[in-house]
Parts: sequence; structure tokens; C-alpha cells
Amino acid sequence: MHRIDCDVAIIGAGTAGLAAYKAATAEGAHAVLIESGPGGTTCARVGCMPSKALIAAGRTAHHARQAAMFGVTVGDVTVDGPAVMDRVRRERDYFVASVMEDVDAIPADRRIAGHARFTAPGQLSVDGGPDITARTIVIAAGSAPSLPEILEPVAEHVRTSDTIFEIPTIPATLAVLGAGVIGLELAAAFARLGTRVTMIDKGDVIASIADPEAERIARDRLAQDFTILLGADLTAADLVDGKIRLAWDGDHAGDAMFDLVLAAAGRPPVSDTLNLDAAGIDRDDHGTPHFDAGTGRCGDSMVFIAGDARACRPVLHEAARSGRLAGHNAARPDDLRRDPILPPLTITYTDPQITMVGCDYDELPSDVVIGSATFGDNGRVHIDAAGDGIVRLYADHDGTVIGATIVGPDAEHPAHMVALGIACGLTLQELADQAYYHPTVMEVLQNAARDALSTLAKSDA
Ligand SMILES: Cc1cc2nc3c(=O)[nH]c(=O)nc-3n(C[C@H](O)[C@H](O)[C@H](O)COP(=O)(O)OP(=O)(O)OC[C@H]3O[C@@H](n4cnc5c(N)ncnc54)[C@H](O)[C@@H]3O)c2cc1C
Ligand SMILES: NC(=O)c1ccc[n+]([C@@H]2O[C@H](COP(=O)([O-])OP(=O)(O)OC[C@H]3O[C@@H](n4cnc5c(N)ncnc54)[C@H](O)[C@@H]3O)[C@@H](O)[C@H]2O)c1
Repeated sequence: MHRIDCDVAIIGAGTAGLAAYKAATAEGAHAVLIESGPGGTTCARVGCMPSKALIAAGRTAHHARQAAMFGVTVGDVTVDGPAVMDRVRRERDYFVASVMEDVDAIPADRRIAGHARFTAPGQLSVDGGPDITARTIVIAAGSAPSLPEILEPVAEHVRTSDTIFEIPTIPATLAVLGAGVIGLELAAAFARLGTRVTMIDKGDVIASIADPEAERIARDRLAQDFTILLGADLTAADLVDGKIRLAWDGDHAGDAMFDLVLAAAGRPPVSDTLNLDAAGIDRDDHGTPHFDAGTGRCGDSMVFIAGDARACRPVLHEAARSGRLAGHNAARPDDLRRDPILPPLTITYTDPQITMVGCDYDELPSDVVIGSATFGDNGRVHIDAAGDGIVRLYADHDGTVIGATIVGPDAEHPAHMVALGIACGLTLQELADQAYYHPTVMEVLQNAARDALSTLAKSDA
């Protein structure tokens, strides 16, 4: 077995690992990148991109069904399931190929295939590969879908986001376990493609939306397309005549048969497979290393961490950003860079979109000022027959914008503006006084800022 001595060893060639590799080599470090799977990143292969391709198909079917409202005749709308799934996979292949081009450009002796695990601080072994000694190590091993124990007897018939995009056609009936981001996006897409979807979650809210007004609007709207059962725990899962029978308890206790089950019950980091006991780093109760969010460093060790492996903010832009930072700092541990921590931003690509930015509703200060505005009376939304929604804008007592929950058509745009506003320390007055083109959905954000300002004025009076 040959040995490698290097400056930086990076575990995982996903978005975070690739960004770390580029940043470390840009600093002149001898870095190696270890990947246990097929590569291509979670985002491109089984995440952001195939899910958005499926959502795009669902949206197209929906718009086609709505066409008559605009005086446009398209005839009967039918969905060709195999053609939909073929396009999803073609799109996926396009994005994976583009990532693999970048990977292939890395010198072959810097790319190592196999599963890495720690054997001692600064030491890794790779299954079927070399033993590695590295001055610093970056953990960028990502996360993986969990399979609730109750589904184990029918595991063969259960899909996760890792396998759902391989199905040959659109199922007639689908149970989705988990009302988080993955469950909602895929449930909504399949429902618009003609699948009868039942979503089951043991929690009380969808998409972890803490703001009750926003949660109610999002849930009511999505429930028009598929069944949402909250506060429901699965009590049984078995196979009957080739179909999966699920039973659940709670207010809507019942059972039903499904062609397919999608488990979307969370994606914990894969840290338990890395033998972190040997790494010499402190970890929390879930096994995730303690780390400094400003530098990515785990305690005062020579280990850095990035991406979904951190078990917080598991979204693409955070993986890329934290990967760059970890790679740079792993190459320059004597001169650590500290990046500003951006406001958290999440977008769920349902219709309406669900976005949360900055301070979460359940962490707002007691003297918070909240401005609200609805999408339904917005000119652009009306013309486009795009539905309804709400902006809930949060500011502190001196009027500085601190967060928002936005549920509505194209909510991604005002959400980005609020994220920038928070990062720049914008006040409600400054937000309200920006240029808002007419007619755009951005005007709803301006209305929410004005509403919050009038509340602030009343509380000051
Ligand atoms: C269905 C779905 C949809 C999503 N949609 C969005 C979206 O629209 N927008 C968004 O911002 N985010 C989205 N995300 C989240 C986003 O994809 C992730 O946050 C991001 O891809 C994480 O990147 P990463 O580099 O941390 O992990 P990954 O890309 O998963 O990379 C980790 C790599 O490490 C490898 N690895 C693991 N263990 C080892 C080991 N021991 N040795 C060697 N290699 C190892 C793995 O094989 C993997 O290739 C979505 C995720 C899913 C699942
Ligand atoms: N648009 C995006 O940015 C996007 C899209 C998809 C995924 N992602 C990322 O992927 C991560 C993982 O997504 P996810 O949806 O798998 O996880 P999640 O943590 O968002 O949601 C999991 C849901 O499953 C429920 N659940 C857990 N165990 C259950 C059980 N036994 N029975 C019933 N319900 C159960 C939870 O109550 C929760 O509502 C997200 O945190 C997100 O950051 C992002």
C-alpha cells in the first residue's frame, strides 16, 4: 500500500470539497481530494438540479392546464411519465458532466478514489487506496438521507432523494414521509404531474416555518394540490399485493396503499463513517465536530469542516462558501482568514415559494416590529394569475431589518433583497425608499416595509 504525504487532504469531492481543493491549491498547497462515490456532487447528481428539473415539468403541466384562463387553447393536457423522467435525467447528466470536467482537470495523482477515515490526527486511510499523512484535513463529506426504522420492512420499495430520479415513470400514488424542503418540493412536483400524493409528518408545521401566519398560508395553498397530514407518526409499513400499505396515528389516523414511498425525513451528516474518534477533535451529542463558523476550524485542531458535514445551513451557496474558506485556511493555518457570517437564506421551490431569511420567527426579540403585505393585491401577481402569499418582514426596535418569512409567487426575489439588506444593516426606511419597478412582486416587499414603518411610528408615538 503506497503512502501520500501532503499539505491538505480533503474528504469529499462535492461542492464544498471541490471549492476547498481550488482554494488550497490557489495558496500553493499540495492538496489531495478523496471521493468515495461516483462524484459529480449531490447538487448536480441527486439534489438541486434534478429536483428543479422535475419541478419545471410540474410547473409546465400546471401552466398548460391554466392556459384557457388567458384565452389560450392547448387541448387536453397529458403527462408522458417516462418522457418527464428521461428529461430530468438528461438535465442531471448535463450538470454532472460539467462538474466532472472540473474534476478531470485535477491532476490524476491528486484525486483519490475510496472511502476515507481517520486513523490518527493528521492521518487517513482510504479503502483500496493509500494511507495519507496531511498537515491539515478538510472534512467535506456531506450528508445522506435517513431511512426511518419503521420503513425498513419495505425498504426495497422506498425511495429517497438519492434514488427517486431513477424511477421509470410518474407513480399513480405516492406517500411522502417528511414535510421538509425535499418532501414538499418533490410532493408538489409529482402532484402537478398527476400523482395522488399523501404527505405524512410527525411535526406540526411544514418546511419548519415558525411564523404561524406564513405557515398557514403556505400549507393551505399546497394542500389544494396534495394531502398533508401533520402530527402523524407511522405505525406500520408492509407490503400487500405488490403495494405498500402505510398506517399512521394522530388526528387523521388511517391507512392507505401506495405505489411508491419517498422518505424525506432529513439528511444527517455522514460523520459516523469517518472514525472521528481518531481525529482528536471535540464533537457534539450528534457526533458533529465543534467548529468556528468564521474560520471553519474544528477547535484548535488542524481539521477544518465545510458544507453539509457541518450539520447547519445545508444549502448549496453555504457549501461553496464554507468550502472556499476551509480550503484557504487549511492551506494557511498560520494565517487564518475569518469570513463574515451571512444571514441564513432558504428557498423552497414550491408554488408558492417559501423563503426564510435572517432571524427566524421563533428567535425574534420581544420588541420586534413586524410588517405584513399580501401578494394577492399586487398588480403583477394579479395579471399573471400567480396566486397569493404574504411577506412578513421583521425589524428590531430601532427599525433595522433583521429577517423575513416570505411565502408567495417568485418569493426568491424579495428574499434576496432582504438578505442583502440585512447584510448591509439596512433600516425599514431605507428598504422602503429603494427603487421598486412597477409592476413587479418586489412591490409587496415595499408594502411590508411601509406597514412595519407605520407600526413603528405608532409604537414611538
Ligand atoms: C433533493 C435535494 C435538493 C436540493 N436542492 C437544493 C437547492 O435547490 N438549493 C440549495 O441551495 N441546496 C439544495 N440542496 C442542498 C445541497 O445540494 C447541499 O447543501 C450541497 O450539495 C452540499 O454539498 P457538500 O459538498 O457539503 O456535500 P456533497 O455534494 O454531498 O459532497 C460530499 C461528498 O463526500 C463524499 N464522501 C462522503 N464520505 C466520504 C468519505 N468517507 N471518503 C471520501 N468521500 C466521502 C460523498 O460521496 C460526496 O460526493 C438540495 C439537496 C437535495 C438532496
Ligand atoms: N430548495 C432547497 O434549498 C433545498 C431543497 C431540498 C433540500 N435542501 C436541503 O436538504 C436538507 C434536508 O431536507 P429534508 O427535507 O430531508 O429534511 P428537513 O429536515 O428539512 O425535513 C425533514 C422532515 O421530516 C420530518 N420527519 C423526520 N422523521 C420523521 C418520521 N419518522 N416520520 C414523519 N416525519 C418525519 C421532520 O418533522 C421534518 O419536517 C434541508 O435541510 C435543506 O437544507 C434544500
